[in-house]
Amino acid sequence: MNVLKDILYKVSLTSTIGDMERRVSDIVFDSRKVSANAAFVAVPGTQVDGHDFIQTALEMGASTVVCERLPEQLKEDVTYVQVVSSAKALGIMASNFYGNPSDKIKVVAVTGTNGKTTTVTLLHQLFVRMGYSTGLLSTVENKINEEVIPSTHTTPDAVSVQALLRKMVDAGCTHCFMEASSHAIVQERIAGLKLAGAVFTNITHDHLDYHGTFDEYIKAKKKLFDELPKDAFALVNADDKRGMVMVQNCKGTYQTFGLKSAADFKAKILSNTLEGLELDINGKLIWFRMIGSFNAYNLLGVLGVAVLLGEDEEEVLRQLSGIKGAKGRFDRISIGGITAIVDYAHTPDALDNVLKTINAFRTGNEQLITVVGCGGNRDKTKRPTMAKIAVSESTKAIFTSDNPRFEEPMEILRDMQAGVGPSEVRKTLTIEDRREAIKTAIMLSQKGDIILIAGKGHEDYQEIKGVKHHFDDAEVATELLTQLTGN
Ligand SMILES: CC(=O)N[C@H]1[C@@H](OP(=O)(O)OP(=O)(O)OC[C@H]2O[C@@H](n3ccc(=O)[nH]c3=O)[C@H](O)[C@@H]2O)O[C@H](CO)[C@@H](O)[C@@H]1O[C@H](C)C(=O)N[C@@H](C)C(=O)N[C@H](CCC(=O)O)C(=O)O
Ligand SMILES: Nc1ncnc2c1ncn2[C@@H]1O[C@H](COP(=O)(O)OP(=O)(O)OP(=O)(O)O)[C@@H](O)[C@H]1O
Ligand SMILES: N[C@H](CCC[C@H](N)C(=O)O)C(=O)O
Ligand SMILES: [Mg+2]
Repeated sequence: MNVLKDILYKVSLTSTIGDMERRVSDIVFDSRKVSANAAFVAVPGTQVDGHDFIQTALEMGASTVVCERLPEQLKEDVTYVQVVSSAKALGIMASNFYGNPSDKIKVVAVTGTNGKTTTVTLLHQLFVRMGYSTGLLSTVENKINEEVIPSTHTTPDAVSVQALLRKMVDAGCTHCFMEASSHAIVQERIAGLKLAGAVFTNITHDHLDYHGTFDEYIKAKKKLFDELPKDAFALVNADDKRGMVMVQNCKGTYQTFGLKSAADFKAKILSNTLEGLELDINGKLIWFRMIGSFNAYNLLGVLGVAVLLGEDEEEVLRQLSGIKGAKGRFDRISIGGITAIVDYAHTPDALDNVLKTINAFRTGNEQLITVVGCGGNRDKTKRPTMAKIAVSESTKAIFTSDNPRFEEPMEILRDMQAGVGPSEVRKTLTIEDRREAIKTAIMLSQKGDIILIAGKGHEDYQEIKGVKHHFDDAEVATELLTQLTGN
């Protein structure tokens, strides 16, 4: 139980009605989850407006309502708190409710279109190896040291962020590495969070369905850096043309990383093979188990964060050298002479990077067959671009379903097909069923060939009309490769 007026510390209030000394049992933004004496925070959403559920929340036992617009009829035994932004209030209230855990742990947030999960996963593994009790909030999983807490979002909702940080502090964690998605930044899921630092990996085409325009998408990411406190650091990719845009209004100090431009953390790629990367960092030659030049950026981001957090550069490089990336990122399965690569590339830039990386390793006439789909109820404009990239960088492309969600799979596939020019259509097949698509890719392959299965990476489900069916690209590829190659 917490006193309401304390929970509202630092929230921008418009007006209050009723008892501010009231004890609050929980902070809830979903009327369906309200329990007795909870504070219900009404947040306007993309589907519905939380203000329409105030009555339901009261019937479920809420004794405090936090909202931007007061209801017409007020109940006597309820406290009403009118705020400027409910979403922002929710984050600040949750932080106060959980005892402001981010004051007691160094939290570093990573944003960017691609590379967030890879960067935070490497950082988490690195800091655990270096002896720190460390937390992780990521697309793949949330973690307190090695304890896994399943993840539902790239960045959890505002209340879960604070509750998870509280658990981390209670478990003795000194650091937490987290992803900050553009959705989360706009929706204020990290309001109330005190950051020790923030990282910008890159920005390319994605999420235009949500942000509307690329400029708005850039603004969403920049907001993370605009709101950094003075004593925090920003670390940005100097080779991305929006890197410096991110820190234009940053109150904290900033540093850069890159392979091409002048940067504080700079590397040169000496070798780039299917076994890993050899980098020259300040004259030191270091080998890493990560594949593809895009991972050199992720490694530099990780190095920069560790050094900015006060770690010794040589020790960091020594430890980092032995670390593997996140699940579902360039996972290789070689059976019967055929190699399948499962990768989470679900944006045009990621797909282009991963295909170019594989192509650079091709030595002879081996085929590269790409199995790829695009998610439903997500940015439609990336579909033809992803299809075009898949076709131009592969011997053959098989278009299939990703997570169709509430869309018709064949309509998504038609959007993809529209990106393929008449001369390249013969290089494509469209097979709606993902398992059949993977099977066909294997049947079309011979020894030495490579199959890229893109888009779902670590996901162990396929979401169709609101139901998540078990589906794991690596599992299916292993099973079918074994069966079809007789190994
Ligand atoms: C588009 C989007 O981001 N939606 C997120 C948002 O929900 P919303 O604004 O649509 O909510 P809504 O359904 O309109 O409801 C508005 C409010 O009314 C409340 N409500 C609703 C119904 C009811 O009966 N009672 C009630 O009180 C809701 O709890 C909510 O507070 O806020 C919710 C709570 O935090 C999120 O769960 C939800 O994520 C949805 C499920 C989602 O799929 N989000 C994806 C796109 C997402 O967030 N992805 C990013 C990663 C993207 C990337 O970088 O690749 C992520 O961070 O995971
Ligand atoms: N620095 C990078 N630049 C470009 N592409 C990258 C980079 N790092 C990884 N990728 C590609 O993007 C895919 C997704 O990487 P990762 O999961 O690290 O990104 P993310 O930003 O966490 O994605 P999400 O927004 O879905 O959480 C990888 O599977 C790989 O193909
Ligand atoms: N965080 C991303 C994940 C996309 C993964 C891809 N498999 C898809 O379903 O589109 C999103 O929610 O847009
Ligand atoms: Mg991620």
